[in-house]
Amino acid sequence: MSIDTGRVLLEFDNLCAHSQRTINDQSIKNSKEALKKPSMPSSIYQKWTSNLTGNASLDKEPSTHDRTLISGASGTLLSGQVTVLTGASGSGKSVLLRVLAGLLPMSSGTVRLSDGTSSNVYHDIHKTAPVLWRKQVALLAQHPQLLDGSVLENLQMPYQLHAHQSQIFDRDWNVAQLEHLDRSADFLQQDAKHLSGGERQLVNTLRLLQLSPQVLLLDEPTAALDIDTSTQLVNLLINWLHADAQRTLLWVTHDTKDIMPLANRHWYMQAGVLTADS
Ligand SMILES: Nc1ncnc2c1ncn2[C@@H]1O[C@H](COP(=O)(O)OP(=O)(O)OP(=O)(O)O)[C@@H](O)[C@H]1O
Repeated sequence: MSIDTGRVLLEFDNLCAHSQRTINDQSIKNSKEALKKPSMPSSIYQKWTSNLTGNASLDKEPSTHDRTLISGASGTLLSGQVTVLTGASGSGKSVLLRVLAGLLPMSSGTVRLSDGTSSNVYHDIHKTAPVLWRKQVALLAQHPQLLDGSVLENLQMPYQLHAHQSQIFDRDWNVAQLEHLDRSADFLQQDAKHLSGGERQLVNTLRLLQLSPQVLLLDEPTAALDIDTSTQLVNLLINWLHADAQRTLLWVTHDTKDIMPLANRHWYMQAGVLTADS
């Protein structure tokens, strides 16, 4: 791995995330408060109590949080760098990406994003409109959702959103990327609902890359791909990274053989605790 030389594009500190309080937790709490009311007739009180308690103890105050998903994670993502994040299934890798993307609330901690200039101005996730945050911190999800229509229509779709109205769809750029993936321009006319899982992932990837976010969070981007296409996509993503100095990749994967030789840093997640290789 090479030495860190990049600028900090995104930093997070002491970040914690918990599973959300469930309806049952809240209803038990409400019920407990209701049970305190002295006007409750005793027979109804007892019947209601036995129905409510079941396995849940009313003596115990339900916690506002079920379970710790991320515990005190801190890190920085540097320009021009690939940070690979590995860890066992269920250890919290996707949760971390979703919190950084502003798609899942954190229970404490901070996340800050560079304003994209060389000045040291950073925007706090809590003080930034979600649509503006997600424009710069984009998540490539594990299971892409495509719209009905052609590949071309799917690629054009983001430009109809308010956040990207000032950007212009570049068909030639997309055709050039498809060539790197061994696909001709005809691919643009294919019906999205007939695409394979791997092809859906390719379309989803191009749909995000063309919007040029500063921070790209990749959740197992090659999981649905054959070996050759996987290698092509890795190369395409690395070329995209290096095409602009103000970009960084955080790459979650179980299959490290393609990307690890190209990684600048390696993070590891275990039961919600994030550690970094020195
Ligand atoms: N919104 C949520 N609310 C409650 N629990 C959640 C939520 N999202 C994920 N979890 C739980 O958090 C834990 C970590 O999930 P996560 O998807 O981050 O795992 P992962 O490390 O990405 O696993 P994999 O490698 O299998 O994709 C899991 O136990 C999951 O059930």
